[in-house]
Amino acid sequence: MKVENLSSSHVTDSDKTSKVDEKDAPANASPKVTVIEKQTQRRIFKIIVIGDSNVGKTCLTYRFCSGKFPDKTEATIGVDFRERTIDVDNEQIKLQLWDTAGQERFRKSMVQHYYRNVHAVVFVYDVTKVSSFESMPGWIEECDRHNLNKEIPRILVGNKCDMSNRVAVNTNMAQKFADSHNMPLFETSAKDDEKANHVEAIFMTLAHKLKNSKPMMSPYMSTRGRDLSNVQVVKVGKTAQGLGIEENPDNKCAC
Ligand SMILES: Nc1nc2c(ncn2[C@@H]2O[C@H](COP(=O)(O)OP(=O)(O)OP(=O)(O)O)[C@@H](O)[C@H]2O)c(=O)[nH]1
Repeated sequence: MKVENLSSSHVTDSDKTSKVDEKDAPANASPKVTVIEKQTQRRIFKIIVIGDSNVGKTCLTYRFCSGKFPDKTEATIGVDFRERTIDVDNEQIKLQLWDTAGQERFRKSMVQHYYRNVHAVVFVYDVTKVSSFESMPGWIEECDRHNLNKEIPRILVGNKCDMSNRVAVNTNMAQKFADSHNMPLFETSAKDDEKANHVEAIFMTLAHKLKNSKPMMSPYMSTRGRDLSNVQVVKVGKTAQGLGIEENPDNKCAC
């Protein structure tokens, strides 16, 4: 397990302030110290990012959490977590992004965990690969099979727009699909530095929706009530070899 520090802060900040009450303190006695402990809690929202393998889920979440395109990615095994604390209308909220494996064989063991206590879903397809768009109904069905609350915010993201000469998924078609499932469509690129603000805006839009929504489960806790306040970024089983799973050379990333 590899731990990366991409997180900007912890969920619970504890500020201790010491105050000396001089009136009560005899001249030769040590001053009486009153400790005022102020606890502030931040809401944590769990967002799962799903879609076929190689559509750019890791790159999108990395772009949002670290502000850049990763130098190198590998197929996700199980799930990767990334977190970022943001300010939404003067409230600090933490978005916990669950970057899930697109490959079926790397999902099996973790799939139950993805769908527990989810606050929002990001569906990702690759605009240059029609099959990844055609898989979208299957991903929505998977959410339904795991009884995901239909009321939680969902967004559809077409990634890799920088490859403009290879776009194969028509925007109108994608928009119709998004409309029919009552979710907004964003077409973007995790890679294009000029689109960095756009990726930012996508997750900020989601954050606003979350802030104003009334989640079914406490956003102060996550996964089975475990307080994840101190979890930073944890990569679970990043390489196939580490898990004793045979790697598929065809699915190795090109970046
Ligand atoms: N041109 C371009 N390539 C991208 C973009 N986003 C990701 N890629 C590339 O697409 C490949 C797959 O990216 P990942 O982010 O690992 O894809 P993934 O969806 O997380 O894949 P799995 O972990 O297998 O589910 C890598 O080679 C990336 O460099 C993008 O916006 N534009």
